[in-house]
Parts: sequence; structure tokens; C-alpha cells
Amino acid sequence: MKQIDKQIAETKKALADAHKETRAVEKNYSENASINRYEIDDIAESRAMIEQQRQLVSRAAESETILRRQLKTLQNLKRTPYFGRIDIQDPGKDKPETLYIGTASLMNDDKTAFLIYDWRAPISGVYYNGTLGEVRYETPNGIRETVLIKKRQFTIKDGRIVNMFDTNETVGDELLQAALGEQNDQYMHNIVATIQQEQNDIIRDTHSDLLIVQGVAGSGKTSAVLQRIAYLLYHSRTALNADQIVLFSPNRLFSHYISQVLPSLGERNMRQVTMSGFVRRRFEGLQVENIFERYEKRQRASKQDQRIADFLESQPAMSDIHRYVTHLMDEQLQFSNITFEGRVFFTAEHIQGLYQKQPNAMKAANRMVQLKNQLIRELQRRVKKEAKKDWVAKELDSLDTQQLHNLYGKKTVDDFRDEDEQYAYLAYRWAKRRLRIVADAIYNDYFIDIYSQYTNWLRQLSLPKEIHQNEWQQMIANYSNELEMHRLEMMHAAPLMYLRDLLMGTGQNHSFKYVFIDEMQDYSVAMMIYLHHAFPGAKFTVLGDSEQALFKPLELPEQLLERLSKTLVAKHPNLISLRRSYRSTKEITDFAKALLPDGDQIMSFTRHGQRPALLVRSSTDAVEQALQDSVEKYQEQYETVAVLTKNQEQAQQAYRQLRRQFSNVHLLDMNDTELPSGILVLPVYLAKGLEFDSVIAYDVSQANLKGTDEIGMLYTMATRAMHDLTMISNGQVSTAINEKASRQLTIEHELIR
Ligand SMILES: Nc1ncnc2c1ncn2[C@@H]1O[C@H](COP(=O)(O)OP(=O)(O)OP(=O)(O)O)[C@@H](O)[C@H]1O
Repeated sequence: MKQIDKQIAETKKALADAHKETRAVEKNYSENASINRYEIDDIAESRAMIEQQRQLVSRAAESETILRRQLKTLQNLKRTPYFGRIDIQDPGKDKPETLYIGTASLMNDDKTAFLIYDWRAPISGVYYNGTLGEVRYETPNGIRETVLIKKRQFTIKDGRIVNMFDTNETVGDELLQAALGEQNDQYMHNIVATIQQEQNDIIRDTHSDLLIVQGVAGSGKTSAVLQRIAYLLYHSRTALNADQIVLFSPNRLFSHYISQVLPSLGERNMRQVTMSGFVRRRFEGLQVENIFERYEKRQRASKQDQRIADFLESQPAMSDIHRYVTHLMDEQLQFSNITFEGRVFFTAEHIQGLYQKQPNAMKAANRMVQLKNQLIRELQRRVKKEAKKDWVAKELDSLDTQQLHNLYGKKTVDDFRDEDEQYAYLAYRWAKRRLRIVADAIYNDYFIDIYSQYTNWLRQLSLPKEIHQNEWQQMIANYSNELEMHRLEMMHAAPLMYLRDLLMGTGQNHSFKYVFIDEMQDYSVAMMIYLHHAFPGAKFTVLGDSEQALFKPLELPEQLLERLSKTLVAKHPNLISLRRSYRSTKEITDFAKALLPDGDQIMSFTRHGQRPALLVRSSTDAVEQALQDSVEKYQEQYETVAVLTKNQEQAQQAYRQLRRQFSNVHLLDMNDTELPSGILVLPVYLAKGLEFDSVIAYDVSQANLKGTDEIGMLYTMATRAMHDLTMISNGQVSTAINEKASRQLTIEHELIR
């Protein structure tokens, strides 16, 4: 503790100095860097100077950030310096060695010895993997052997040891039980003190290029993956940074919920994106259907329409796009005019002519690059011509002094021989500035009408037998109509993005080294293929629980491994299954597993609580009363009470009822990014990946959850609860709650009440 205090004091001082330094260079930079980025001439003149200044600023800011992180780490260590101790006897040494393991390393004053070892250090592997006796662990120089003599676990709070015991297990259940019983808050916690062996395998896997984690609800998939990110960052400190890692998360609430795990381990957060966010950014100006809207629509769709959607999102359809682009004929290309202020600036025919002049043997994407260069050169020539036109003169006349001053750039009035020269200079600069929009259109490939190109692809596709021409043509017509209204159905997103990327040679991001996909069961094959294409340099870790598939039928883990390995062309695929569920009490897990046909393989963790309750009511009033009573009861005991519904509409309904009675009720929707505490009302698909102290499942009646199709939904609802679960049924109970599951419940009928 003394050493930590000392280092905290030193780091604080260094941080204050660094802060001063950053302010000084920043000030200098902002005084020198006020140039217009778009003026190519100016950039050339001052680029070197600005670049030098920019580097100074970023270096200063970086050292400040590093110190700030160091301070945070030390402050964390002060609260809990370590959680484990191992005594090992290395071969050839006469005395055993005692090592302490914590969330970060701590060295002594003269940096000659470790007082605490980071949980990710090679030797720490022994703590998570080994039982007493001879053990092996991996180091950068190969496998090492040692003898583990003692393993001791600690709970330390605010610098005081509150619990400790020796164990021979991987990580003793006692400690885990204590960790799991704690009250939840709005954020997920790190689990480094209690990582389980199979979770450790996920965390420390550095070999696989495709790691599939198939785990039951609450088994720690998300936890394992976040500690895995921390582990990877530690192990490739120089080659990997947090910006090269992206996590596809199920919703924005989830992003918020997990946002503290990496910082609590002294690491920066990776990038996070939801599928909808990712797609939306690639279709600016269009409203792309989200996964839930799609699900609702699918429920209503005819068998034929479902087949069409399945085909569009399949491997054969994506392969066909590849084939189509490779064999594309020039006349098939859908060129489009480039306009400026409502008039055509480059005609589609002209652009097509330029394209056709590029060597035929080249790939379409390469010809497109050549075409773009050519268009830019033409634009530059056109700028000179446009500068002499009336519209420029008119616009120049109407500029105010400030705008004019800006237009001069580095020059002043004295730099010109006469007014003509001065005018020509200003007119050229103005025309160039205004035509920037045309340059942008060229850079952004607006000269190809990608949406018509897609129609062209759809029309030439040879359809599988089970899809009928009529419906297919109808789908194409719908697609066009939707587009007119700036809307796009989700099923078109992956094929469209793939087509655009392959044709234009854009869209790939080589800088990402790791891609993590949570809730993979909600992603189509086409989307996985697209992501693999979009991140060509990345290793993939995908997590899922097919039982929680809100949108799809079940698939066996082995089938999944085979399918994904093929889809993602994996050389070293690996599948790890997690069967033990940690989140919920034994009573809740036992109920949830009984819902599933193959639920027996789920192991519950022995932490006891109340049996889940099922309240059966026969009138809307009685349902409302039951909801209120349950919320009231849970609110007294817990910080968060979540009312989970089937969809947004029902969430609104429950919210309206509760608002009359309670003041701290929050209705959450797709756009929410933060999880407040109190009473939360949300549809189950927004609760994916989250957990709450207590959960009330709102309306589990047969009328609302029609039988076996809804098992996944009910299972997801139930497994969001950590300590307590109540389900309310308006009328006859859904058959999804089968007999076996019913036996795990305390059932209360209205009449008995
Ligand atoms: N080894 C562990 N030590 C302590 N807590 C753990 C451990 N593993 C999991 N947990 C806890 O169990 C809960 C569930 O974990 P997590 O959310 O990672 O599971 P999941 O498999 O992603 O769940 P789901 O698929 O249901 O969303 C979390 O509260 C997590 O902190």
C-alpha cells in the first residue's frame, strides 16, 4: 500500500506537468493551423509545418493520456491490490516463490521486481488453469513447467482483506458465489478475480482466426470476450491498439452497459457499433429497416416471401454477386449524371465513354479508379473554365468582407499586379471551392447508380426452384418503390453493400485486426460474408446462443462451426461451448432450462433465491393490478426492476399503466443509449445481453406468445433476471411454459387469491 501511495503521488505530479505542456503546444498549434483544408494550394505550402505541430500536440496529449491511465490503474490497485496468490517451486530453485496477482502489474521502486503480477502475465495462467502439483504455462519463449504449491484467493475491499482462503480448485465456488450475489448496478464488472477455466480458454486463445463461442444465457460469453480484448491488448501492446478492434453489439444500451469493463482493467474501450448503425452509415439518406422491424414483418410474410428473403441472404446469392461483377459487360453498367446546382455537369454517356476507354482486361474496380482519376482531371480543367462564367462573378460580388478575406488565403491585395490578376485569382479559388461538391460526388462514386445496378443483378439471377418468377418480380418492384420513399429492407443490405464494394473497389477496411460479433444468431449468412469481406485483415470472434434466437430456428453448435468456417474461409477455426450459467439464481435457471427441448445440458450455478412466480389473471384490470403489485414488491428490494415485453407497443402500454403509480419509470426504445436505475420498461430485443436484479415478464399468455415459436423469447426474458423473476399472464398461459417448466414455478391464479 505504501508503494502504491508513493507512485500515485509521483504520477499526479507528472500528470500536472504533462497537462501544462499539452496546453502550451495546443495553443501554439491553433494559432498556426487556421487554414482552409480544402484549398489544395495552401495545404501544399503549409502542410509540413502543420504536420510537425500536429505531431507535437498528439505526442503531448498522448503522454498525458498515458499518465492519466496510469493514475487510474494505481487508484484501482489501491482499492484492490490483488485477488490471488500462488506459491510456485521452479525446477532447480531451492526456495519456493510467492507471487501476487491483480488487475495490473506493480513494480518496486527500483523496478527490479514485481510486487504484483498482471492477471494477463504468462505466469498468471497458472492461477486460472492449474490445480496444485506440476503445472505448465505458456510464455513467449515456449511452454514452462513449475510446481504449484499453494493457491490462495482474496477478497479485498478499499484496501482491506475481507475474505481469504486456500483452494485447490481453478477458482473456488465460494468466491464466485460472493461475486455473483452482489447487487447489480448500471454497468457490467470485470471478472478477472473469478475467471473460470473454460472462460480462460476463450480469453487466452491467440491462435484461432475464427473463434466461435457458443454459450447458454448468462454463461459469461460477453464477459469472456471483454477480458479477451484486454488480454489481446496486453499481449500485443506494440502491434495492436483498441482502435483496431471492433465489437458488433446487439443494441446501444448494451454498449453503455459494458463500457466500464475495459477501463476498469486499465485499457481503452474498443470501437463499438450495432448492426443497424453500421448499415445506416453505409446507406446515408436511406432509412434501413432494423432487425426487429424485419422480424415483425417476417412473422406476417408469406412462405414465398420468406424464401425470397432467405435466398437473398444466403451464400449462393453472395457468390453470384462475385460472379456477376467479374463478368459484367460494359453495357450493363448503370452510369448516372453528375449534377451541380441542378444542371448536369458530367453526363452519364460521357462518363460511360471514359470508362469504356479503360483497358477491358482490367478488373471493374481498377477501371473505376482510373475513371475517377480522369474525371478529377477533367474537373480541374473545368474549374478554370467555370471561373470565367457569370455565376462566379455574381457570387463573388455578393461576398462579405470576411468571406472575401478567407478567399485570399495566404495572399493579400498587395500580391497582385493589377485588378484583373486579382479577380482571376479570386474567381478561380471561388469556382474551385464551389465545385468541391462535384469532386465529392466523384470520390463517393455517385456516377454509378448502385441501386439500379442492384436491380440489374436481381433481374439476371437464376433462381432456385422453390422461388417463383412472379413473386420475385414483385419483390423487385417493391424494392424500387421503397427506394423512392428512401427506405431499404434489411434483406437487401448485405448484397447491396457487397455489390458496391466489389464493383467500385471500396468499402474494405484493412486496419482492423479483430472483429467481435455478439449475438451472432441474429446475423444472416450474407451479413457474415459481407463483414468478412469488409474487414479482410481481421480475426473473428463470434458469440452466440442459438436458444436465444429471437429471429431464427435452432442450429447445432457443430453445424454452426462447419457453416461459419466455410463462410469465413477460416484456416484455424475453434469452437468453445459454455454450459454453466452464472447470472441467475438456481431457481430461475432451472425454470429457464426446462423451457428448452435440450435444456438438460445447461448447468445452473448454486446460488439460491425465490422460485420464479407466475401470476395468472383473467381481466385487464387484474393484470394491471398484478403488474403494479409486483413492481412495488421488487422496488423495495432492488435497484433495478425491468418489465420486459414482446414488442415496443406493449412496452408503451405497460409504461402508461406504471407511470400513474410510480415516479421513477423509464420507457426505453431503440434510440436510448443509457440505462437508468429504477423501473425500466423495454421490449425484450433491447434487453439482449443485459441483466437486471429483478424481471417482470409482461404477458406470457397464449394469446401473446403463441406456443413453441416464442420459446426463445421467453427464455431470453427469464434469463435476464439475476435474483427474482415474475411472469404475468393475461388469460390462458402460453404453451411455451410446458409442464416441466411449470413445476419450477410458484403459480398463483386469480381465483385462489
Ligand atoms: N467467472 C465469472 N465470475 C464472476 N461473474 C461472472 C463470471 N462469468 C460470468 N459472470 C457474470 O454472469 C453474468 C452473465 O455474464 P455475461 O453477460 O457475460 O453472459 P452472456 O453469456 O453474455 O449472457 P447472455 O447471452 O445471456 O446475454 C454477468 O453478471 C457476469 O458478470
